[in-house]
Amino acid sequence: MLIDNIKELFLKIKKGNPLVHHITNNVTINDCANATLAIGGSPVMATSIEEVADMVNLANALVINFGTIDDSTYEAMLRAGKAANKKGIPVVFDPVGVGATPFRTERAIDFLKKVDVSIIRGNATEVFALIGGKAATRGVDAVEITISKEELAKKTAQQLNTIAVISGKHDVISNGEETVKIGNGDIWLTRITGTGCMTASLIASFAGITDDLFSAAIAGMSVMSLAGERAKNRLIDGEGIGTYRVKLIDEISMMDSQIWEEGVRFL
Ligand SMILES: Nc1ncnc2c1ncn2[C@@H]1O[C@H](COP(=O)(O)OP(=O)(O)OP(=O)(O)O)[C@@H](O)[C@H]1O
Ligand SMILES: Cc1ncsc1CCO
Ligand SMILES: [Mg+2]
Repeated sequence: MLIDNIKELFLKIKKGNPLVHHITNNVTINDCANATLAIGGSPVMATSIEEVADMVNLANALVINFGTIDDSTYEAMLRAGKAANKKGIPVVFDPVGVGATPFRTERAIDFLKKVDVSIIRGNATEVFALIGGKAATRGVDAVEITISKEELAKKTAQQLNTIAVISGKHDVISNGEETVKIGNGDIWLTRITGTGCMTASLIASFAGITDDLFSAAIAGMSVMSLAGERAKNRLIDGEGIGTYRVKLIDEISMMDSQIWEEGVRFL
């Protein structure tokens, strides 16, 4: 049932061409735009406080990414988030670097109080910090935490009334009742920047064309991990991470229900 629902999303997304508004970081913004296009969505990145609410009114989903947050961007995020809630479109939140500095952690907690977030997508360290955990993070990369990712995903979903997507060696997605684990992926996905950010874009693209947000979260997460594995297999001698980045976008753009069904590994 779940598999059939997700397979349908691949056709629906190409037809629906969801507009995905991003307020995101200035490191991976271009990768996020291309990942959105590759899966069949249309990206738009607008950050001015003056226009974000109007842009949300045109959009099918909103991505909020804390990667290079500052005070003015944060104000824009709050406005956009509230406009999205009012319109009833899904908000996907990527708490990049949360836990590393008090500024990020405080803003993230404030954001979650003021905006209904449909899906949270982060690495385990970031999500752990969101629910009050403490880990010795140095920045945007994941470090060891003290509870399992399955427990963390379920607890986050229940505590924050959301769908939690935690990426890593295995990816875990939970709506608080059901928890799904994905075994795809490749360590090369951590050797280029933005694969987590792009995952949030993929999830939001799927979330923009269905009410079944749990399936959308699983679809977006598994597409990134499977595309990452396939891109790695396509590298030839002498090709490194620059080529890998390009091949990753190729693989996302070629993903369809058949490739996905044959390649996805639920654990
Ligand atoms: N050790 C690993 N082995 C295989 N795949 C991995 C591993 N760690 C992460 N991945 C994959 O990398 C992708 C991005 O997840 P990751 O947890 O690195 O996100 P992130 O830390 O938010 O990344 P970024 O902040 O750079 O955007 C996912 O598809 C995930 O499955
Ligand atoms: C490296 C980096 N720093 C802030 S955002 C970002 C992109 C990946 O999270
Ligand atoms: Mg990240």
